[in-house]
Amino acid sequence: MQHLLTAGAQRALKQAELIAHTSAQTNLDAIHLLAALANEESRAAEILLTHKIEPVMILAEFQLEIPDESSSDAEENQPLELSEALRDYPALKEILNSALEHASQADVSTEIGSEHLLWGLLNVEGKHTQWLNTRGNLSAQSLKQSIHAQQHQADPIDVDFAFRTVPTTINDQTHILRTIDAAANRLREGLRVVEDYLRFTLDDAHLMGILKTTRHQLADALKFIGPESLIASRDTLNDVGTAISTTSEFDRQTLEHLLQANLKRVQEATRTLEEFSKLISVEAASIFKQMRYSFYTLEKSVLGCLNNQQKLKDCRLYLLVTESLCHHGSGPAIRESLAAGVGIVQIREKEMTDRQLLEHGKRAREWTRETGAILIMNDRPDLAVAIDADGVHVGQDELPVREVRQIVGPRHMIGVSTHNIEQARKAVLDGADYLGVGPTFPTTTKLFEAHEYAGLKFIQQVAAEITLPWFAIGGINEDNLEQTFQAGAQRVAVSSAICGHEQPGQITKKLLEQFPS
Ligand SMILES: Cc1ncc(COP(=O)(O)OP(=O)(O)O)c(N)n1
Ligand SMILES: Cc1nc(C(=O)O)sc1CCOP(=O)(O)O
Ligand SMILES: [Mg+2]
Repeated sequence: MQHLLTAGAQRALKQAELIAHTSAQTNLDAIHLLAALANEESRAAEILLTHKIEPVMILAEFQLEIPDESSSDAEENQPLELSEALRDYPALKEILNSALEHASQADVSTEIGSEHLLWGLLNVEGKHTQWLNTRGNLSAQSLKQSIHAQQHQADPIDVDFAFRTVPTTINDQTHILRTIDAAANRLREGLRVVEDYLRFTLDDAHLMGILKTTRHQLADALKFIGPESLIASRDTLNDVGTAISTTSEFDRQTLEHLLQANLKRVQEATRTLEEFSKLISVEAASIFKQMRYSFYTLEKSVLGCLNNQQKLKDCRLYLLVTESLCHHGSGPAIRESLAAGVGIVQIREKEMTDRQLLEHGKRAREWTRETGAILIMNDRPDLAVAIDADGVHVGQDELPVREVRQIVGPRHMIGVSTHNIEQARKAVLDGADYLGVGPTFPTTTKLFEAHEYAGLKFIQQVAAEITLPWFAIGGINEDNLEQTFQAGAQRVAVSSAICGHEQPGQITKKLLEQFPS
């Protein structure tokens, strides 16, 4: 019996190969296929989106790049048989066989589609399975339910194996293409403004990279529509819209206002593209939908950078306080360092009972209020709320930002510890308000294996691409502070350097004097 792959599934396989190649990862494997499915395909991508997994997250997590050339030129109408796919992509054999198994279980005989490939991916153990599970709560079982739910929905965007042909008239086609052409131009223009802002004002290489990915997506989506027919249907002279300009179009009071207006513009343009493309190409519509989600994430990340830069503008020295490390108890350490100019304090207690933490936290809250400093509770979102702290700090093994946000609400800050550049990029997209970046130097405050020291190299990497406020941490003291600044840090977090000092106020002053003005 013949088992054919849908056009969408074929494109994903080709795209996976290109991604592996572009990312300089010679061996094709499951993560490349996952990135391709998220980036290219309608059905699998739709499912991933319902689990809040966007292509940019996969690229950031697994350090992948989307190739400039697209696989969408693949001979779309040439059916590909499973045996040929197994021959062409031997590294994905297990996934393909598992995909077949799932496709064969359908009520009616069906081709192997992108959603079956996703099922195959989830059935083959690897770092992607664990990531999909923790990041999107997506497992083989939950996918089975999603596919089942989709098969019983009428929304045509979810169908990638039956290309939808809508009987529009030639006239309708022209109107649709004109609209798409105009929206694509609006999108490009808006993107350019946002890109220039990210480049010249925010100077954020990471977020610029995400914008670049959306440019590739736009090019890919338009290939499904046909760039020549778009140009052919353009009629600028008779476009009434070109003569209309609203006063709000010229009303830009600040750079941030300008940025927000253009972020909105790209979101609106993508929505138009998504809606009108549904009448022509489900693939294009699906890519536009993914782009729209990426713009929401980007907007949130850019605005998060700006807001938090503002909130933390006077917080360059961060003190982590642990009672057992303090010479004269944590009270004097907190009060003296606050008086000497510390702008942000973290309660980091591992031994206290909840009751003790609550009392201790409330006292620290009063002291920090007196000097206008920020108070953060380590590890415990619930106690952060209970003591009315300004935020909570979580590590890589603790609750993810999304879950913490559900507990603390929108007004509390969430700090995230990061130990490599992928974690830092991800934390930015997840919506962290600031990052801890380390460990930089050997420390006895927390146990790390030798290989876990990220060192000054990590500081340099973060300095080169991340503008969300971040604090270098780990073994920083008056002797190596200068080196830390040289590597690009602007903010620093310390514990033993202040807590373990006989005169916490004096050492705080000494450290602050070393900060570049
Ligand atoms: C500012 C800052 N950065 C990093 C950490 C470390 O957090 P985590 O990895 O969760 O370790 P613990 O501090 O909980 O032992 C931090 N607390 N603060
Ligand atoms: C708690 C902690 N987290 C780190 C990280 O890299 O995530 S380093 C660290 C210890 C910070 O204390 P000190 O200034 O005494 O070295
Ligand atoms: Mg922690």
